[in-house]
Amino acid sequence: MTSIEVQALSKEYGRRRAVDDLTFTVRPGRVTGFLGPNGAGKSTTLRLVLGLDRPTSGTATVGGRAYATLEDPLRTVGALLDAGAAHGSRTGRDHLRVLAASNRIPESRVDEVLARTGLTSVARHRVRTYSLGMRQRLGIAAALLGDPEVVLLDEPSNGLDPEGIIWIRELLRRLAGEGRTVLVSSHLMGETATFADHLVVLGRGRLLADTPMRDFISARVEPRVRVRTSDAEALEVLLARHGLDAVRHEDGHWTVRHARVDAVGRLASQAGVPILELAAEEGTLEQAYLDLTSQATEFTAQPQEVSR
Ligand SMILES: Nc1ncnc2c1ncn2[C@@H]1O[C@H](COP(=O)(O)OP(=O)(O)OP(=O)(O)O)[C@@H](O)[C@H]1O
Repeated sequence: MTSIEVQALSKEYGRRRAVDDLTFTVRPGRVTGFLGPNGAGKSTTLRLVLGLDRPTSGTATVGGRAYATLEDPLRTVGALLDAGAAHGSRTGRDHLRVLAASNRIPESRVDEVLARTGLTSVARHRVRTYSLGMRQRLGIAAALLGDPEVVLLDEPSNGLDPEGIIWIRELLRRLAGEGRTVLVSSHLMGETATFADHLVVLGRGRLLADTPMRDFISARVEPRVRVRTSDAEALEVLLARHGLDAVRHEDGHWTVRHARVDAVGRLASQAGVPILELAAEEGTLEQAYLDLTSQATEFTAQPQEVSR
């Protein structure tokens, strides 16, 4: 199968270095989330992979070849960069038919991708009548037209309603399950956590992380336990006796920091402290991401950029 290889890649616009000596590989069979604050260099990297811009130095290749040298590029790489790219006066179906014809893709694929993206009922409507979510689906249909092994999507959840967001999540999982290489940029941490297996994180054009998502979170977010009891005093004494750092919340539950759920459960059981609720609090991708980006001081002035 086909990987994306980025090797010592840099891109300067005048004196601004948008991408700075990046090296990473995006592998098949998993969804790689591509994260970073606004201006971190994600779109520039995607454009360099797609041959839409020239690197200042370094290389970006797909299956070992520069995009421009691929014989049937749409059959190798499908991309959604800008959902506004379709011509408004064409119908969705015609937009895809033109793309198919100019890329030697059989016309039968058009109806297949319309069905796969839930657009069959509006396929004969003009694109200018489409909602943002429908345009987004049309962009994804175009990306899938050539049945590519590599799929690059820039903010695919943008404009989708809750049903559409679940749909894109399942689609991404399925594409990876089919063995494709799937790279998805997003600012939505909660969303990315639902579909990504692996993360590549950029900051100011540099690589900040290239790691499995689970490891990314567990390396940065402390394990915590949520516990509720009918005997707060006994629990407090017990936790303090074992040197456990616990905070009581207004609704009566406690958070025990740096602790594992089985250890807290065992202590409570041995001490006969009645437990009403006991659960491990999983660290979230958002917490881990904020932790990483707040360490890099240059991001602290831009907190709004992570929750867009
Ligand atoms: N064509 C261009 N000319 C000049 N500067 C550019 C150009 N394209 C990007 N830049 C600059 O390069 C930097 C990286 O931008 P890029 O769009 O790649 O970031 P991004 O991570 O995709 O951000 P966002 O999350 O906002 O989409 C920014 O400072 C941007 O202003």
